[in-house]
Amino acid sequence: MADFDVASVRVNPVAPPPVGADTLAALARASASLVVDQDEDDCLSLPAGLRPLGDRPGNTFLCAPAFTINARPGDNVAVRLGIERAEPGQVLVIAGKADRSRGLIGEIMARKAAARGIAGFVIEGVVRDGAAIGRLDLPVFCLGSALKRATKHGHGDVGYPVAIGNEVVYPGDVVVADLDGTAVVRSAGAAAVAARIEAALAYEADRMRSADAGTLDLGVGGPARS
Ligand SMILES: O=C([O-])CC(=O)C(=O)O
Ligand SMILES: [Mg+2]
Repeated sequence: MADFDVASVRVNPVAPPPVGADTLAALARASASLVVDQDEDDCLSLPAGLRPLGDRPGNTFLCAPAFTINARPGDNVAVRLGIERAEPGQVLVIAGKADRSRGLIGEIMARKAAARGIAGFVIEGVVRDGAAIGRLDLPVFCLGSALKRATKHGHGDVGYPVAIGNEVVYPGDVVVADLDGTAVVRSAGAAAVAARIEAALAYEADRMRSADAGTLDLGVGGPARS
């Protein structure tokens, strides 16, 4: 790290609010779309286009608390610092202004993160070595791949709220990402959302049994159902 101007990166010394293991386990049973159904204030949807690398089943779903990084677009000094500072089990959520010119992580950085027990990445930007990263045991949701490596000029923020598209992700918010998209649950509302998820899963299972049985119940004259 000595070669990089890490002093140019602002690091938040305050740890994010914790989210209980039971809450995380309940959210991990939901799909991203079921999560955003639950609450408009506490559950948000990140912009479309964040896709998992590779098709290993374990890499196409991610549920973990966010460790946020605001990267200077196309530069990965803040990302490198974030990989060192994040706690095992957190997902690195990187705001990169949707820059697609340079990969913010590559296979080596991804391997370092996996070795540290990082749960995965959500990158509003691109990677390099994307095919190799997709073969690791590490979910990485991003906008695609580029050939050029990131610059190492520095600047950026680690552990502060980040803006991705029109949304803001706070440290400790819970990410639920799958093939449909990336949802984020506010940490303060996560337990209540998790309780609603339990009920929603039971309701959906009932609706699916009914759908599989061919029941025609379009809700005409009754409550709207899907
Ligand atoms: O060096 C970089 O910036 C990214 C890279 O290719 C790697 O981590 O393998
Ligand atoms: Mg590389």
